Amino acid sequence: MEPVIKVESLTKRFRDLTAVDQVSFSVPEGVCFGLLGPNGAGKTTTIEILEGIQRPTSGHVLYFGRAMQARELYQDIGIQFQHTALQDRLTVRETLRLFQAFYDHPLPLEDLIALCALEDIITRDTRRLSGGQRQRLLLALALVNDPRLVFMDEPTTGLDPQARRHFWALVEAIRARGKTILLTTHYMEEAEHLCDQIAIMDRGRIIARGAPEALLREHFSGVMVRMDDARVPADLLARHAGWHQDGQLCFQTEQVETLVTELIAAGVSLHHLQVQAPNLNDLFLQLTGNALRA
Ligand SMILES: Nc1ncnc2c1ncn2[C@@H]1O[C@H](COP(=O)(O)OP(=O)(O)OP(=O)(O)O)[C@@H](O)[C@H]1O
Repeated sequence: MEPVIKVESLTKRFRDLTAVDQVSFSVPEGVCFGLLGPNGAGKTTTIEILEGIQRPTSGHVLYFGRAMQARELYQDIGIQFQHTALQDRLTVRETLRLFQAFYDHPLPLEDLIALCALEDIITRDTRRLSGGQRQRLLLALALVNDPRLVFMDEPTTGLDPQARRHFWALVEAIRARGKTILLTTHYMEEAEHLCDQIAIMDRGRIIARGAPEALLREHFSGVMVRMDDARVPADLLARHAGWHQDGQLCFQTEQVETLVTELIAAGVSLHHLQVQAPNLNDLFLQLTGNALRA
């Protein structure tokens, strides 16, 4: 089956800055695909080229197996922008109705309300929405034309953890309806939670691509052990390849029992010791030497 999006050697230059550098990937139907990376990595520029908002300096994008002009493309896609100016003095219901009027076959209002959990705020003036409520409305606007492909640019940036989790549940429900989703995020938890496949971007380039669990399996064995920075005998540190990072002592090991036994024998305090599975932040750190959130 043709991928929903196929991106080939996409490059975007702004004067002497290469914001997107030879980026290639494809997104199969029904998948939630994430572009993950720190601020300035090139995620927004990439997604805006795919949305037909920016033109690439070079490279190609195929949708459903063919090149498409913006007008034709907009029948099949929905976009949740990072920032959207809403018409003043309209309620949530009036705003949905306004957007419905742009399409020949919009989704029924009741479906949009149920899909995006808008029941409680349907009569509210859009200027009075909280951050999470506003994002739910923007998601509903992206779904008005019942698109096959939905773009979301950093949809949960600035939301509190509860609103973020609520939004994740809506995204999962939309994917369960067979939609293909392409989102950008700089939250590794979001990518791990929502995305079937990810491309990790840094400085305009894709530095890793695949299913989050598969990528982690490929790059790590064992677990991460972190503890308060402490004086550890040099031979123990070397034997277990430990390193100091952000005021902590870290190990990646398949022999956690041996490590802990040796630390205790060396009289090292195990205060705040944590044993965790490696995550995408660890992967980004390993690939670039920088933390994802830096
Ligand atoms: N219109 C523009 N003119 C000049 N430089 C730009 C323009 N748009 C983006 N850039 C630069 O391109 C690089 C990539 O920006 P982009 O917004 O795509 O990154 P991002 O990964 O989406 O970051 P963020 O999470 O902060 O939105 C940055 O260095 C940015 O300053």
